[in-house]
Amino acid sequence: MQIRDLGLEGVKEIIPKRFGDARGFFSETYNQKQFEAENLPTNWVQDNHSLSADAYVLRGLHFQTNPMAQDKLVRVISGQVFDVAVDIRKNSPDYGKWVGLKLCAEQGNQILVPKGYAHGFLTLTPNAQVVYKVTALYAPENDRSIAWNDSEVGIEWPLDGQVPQLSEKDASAPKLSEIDNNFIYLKS
Ligand SMILES: Cc1cn([C@H]2C[C@H](O)[C@@H](COP(=O)(O)OP(=O)(O)O[C@H]3O[C@@H](C)C(=O)[C@@H](O)[C@H]3O)O2)c(=O)[nH]c1=O
Repeated sequence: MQIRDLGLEGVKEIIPKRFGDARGFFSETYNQKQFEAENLPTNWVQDNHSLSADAYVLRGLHFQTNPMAQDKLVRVISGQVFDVAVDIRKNSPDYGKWVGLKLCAEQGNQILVPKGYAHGFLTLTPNAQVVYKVTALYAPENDRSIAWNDSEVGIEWPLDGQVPQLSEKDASAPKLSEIDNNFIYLKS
């Protein structure tokens, strides 16, 4: 697998090797030993799968507070998304900075979004299926959203003038500066 730093601490693109042949391809999408060797998380406890029917569905920005903060290992198995991680660790020099990466089924590339980051994605095609592993179980009482269009974060979503389709929760999410950040995972 190839690993590439994306410019914010701990946020990485991971590109698993694909073995192509006349039938198609084979790929290990996660290998515990290789992750250990690269000091990447291995304590995955839940796998998630979402389907977004339309292009320009926007899910996020989401995170869980301590002690249920999650690392996320995200990939796309159908279609394409623009995936974003925002550093929300208030003791980080990069607090409020974001990084975006296109994930697509054709390539099978993944993004590792560590604890202390908010995560979201915009679908770029219909029928975008996203699968991801997380290192803490879903805990609704720890689940938080930050507004996708918070001007202080300033994410440049590739919306091409479209209005994104949001959940009710995400449509009414507060700005990053309005979040009670007492329970947000901090930079060590
Ligand atoms: C996230 C999650 C949701 N659910 C339930 C709660 C709710 O009824 C339904 C839909 O939840 P949501 O609207 O939060 O789903 P969604 O907007 O897809 O939330 C996801 O967004 C991306 C960007 C992430 O980073 C994920 O961690 C997760 O927060 O699924 C679970 O049962 N387990 C889970 O782990």
